[in-house]
Amino acid sequence: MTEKGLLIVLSGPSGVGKGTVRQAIFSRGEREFIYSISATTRKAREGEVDGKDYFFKEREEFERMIADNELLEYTEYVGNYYGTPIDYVRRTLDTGKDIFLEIEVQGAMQVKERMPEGIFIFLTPPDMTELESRIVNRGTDESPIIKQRMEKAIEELSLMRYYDYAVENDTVENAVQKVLGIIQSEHLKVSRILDTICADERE
Ligand SMILES: Nc1nc2c(ncn2[C@@H]2O[C@H](COP(=O)(O)OP(=O)(O)O)[C@@H](O)[C@H]2O)c(=O)[nH]1
Ligand SMILES: Nc1ncnc2c1ncn2[C@@H]1O[C@H](COP(=O)(O)OP(=O)(O)O)[C@@H](O)[C@H]1O
Repeated sequence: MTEKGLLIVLSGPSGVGKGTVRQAIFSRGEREFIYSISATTRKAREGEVDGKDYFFKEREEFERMIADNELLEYTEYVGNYYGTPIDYVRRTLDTGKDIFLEIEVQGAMQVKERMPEGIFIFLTPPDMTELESRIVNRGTDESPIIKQRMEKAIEELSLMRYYDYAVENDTVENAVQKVLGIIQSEHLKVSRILDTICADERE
């Protein structure tokens, strides 16, 4: 029996380091992961590439995708739509590869409803002062947006209990090791279950 890929959801407040940790995991090359590229109506930041970081959409186009059921989940976050194209997720899982979704909590809860077999990981900051300084130092957001993102962070942290795992991003290396450890042990669980099913079928 071929093992289906794992759906891995990584959430956490803006600026906690999701992108940084994910990129470090991908470049480690220990497993092959596929990144689920989201659609968004947010404007591209300097250096972001359409079709690589996000699919950048106008609002009308995004609303058409919602109407046509093209999204596994979507949400409005600080004034913009964000959503996960469903087709790519399904096709990746069918090929046996793991897919990585880096999404906020409301969307993650929708995924949990539809795909409860997913692995839900929440990345936490060491503290709120460190979180704010990471957003400020990143230098991509104006101060009213930073304030909104910090308010949103408090709301998001209160939903952490719905996740399977919480991982502190104190250093990138520690966070990468912990996330890879979780994925490794989830794969072992699936393999053991498949072994039991195969043994039952042989009897
Ligand atoms: N629900 C949902 N959230 C998303 C999606 N793509 C990105 N996000 C989240 O939307 C939030 C804002 O993303 P972004 O504007 O890129 O800011 P950043 O994560 O702070 O760099 C972050 O929490 C992302 O993880 C998606 O497809 N669905
Ligand atoms: N463990 C860490 N220690 C210190 N700075 C970090 C750490 N992880 C990420 N950062 C920095 O914090 C900022 C926000 O990280 P980013 O990956 O963009 O966060 P997110 O994707 O969660 O919004 C970036 O400038 C990044 O270099």
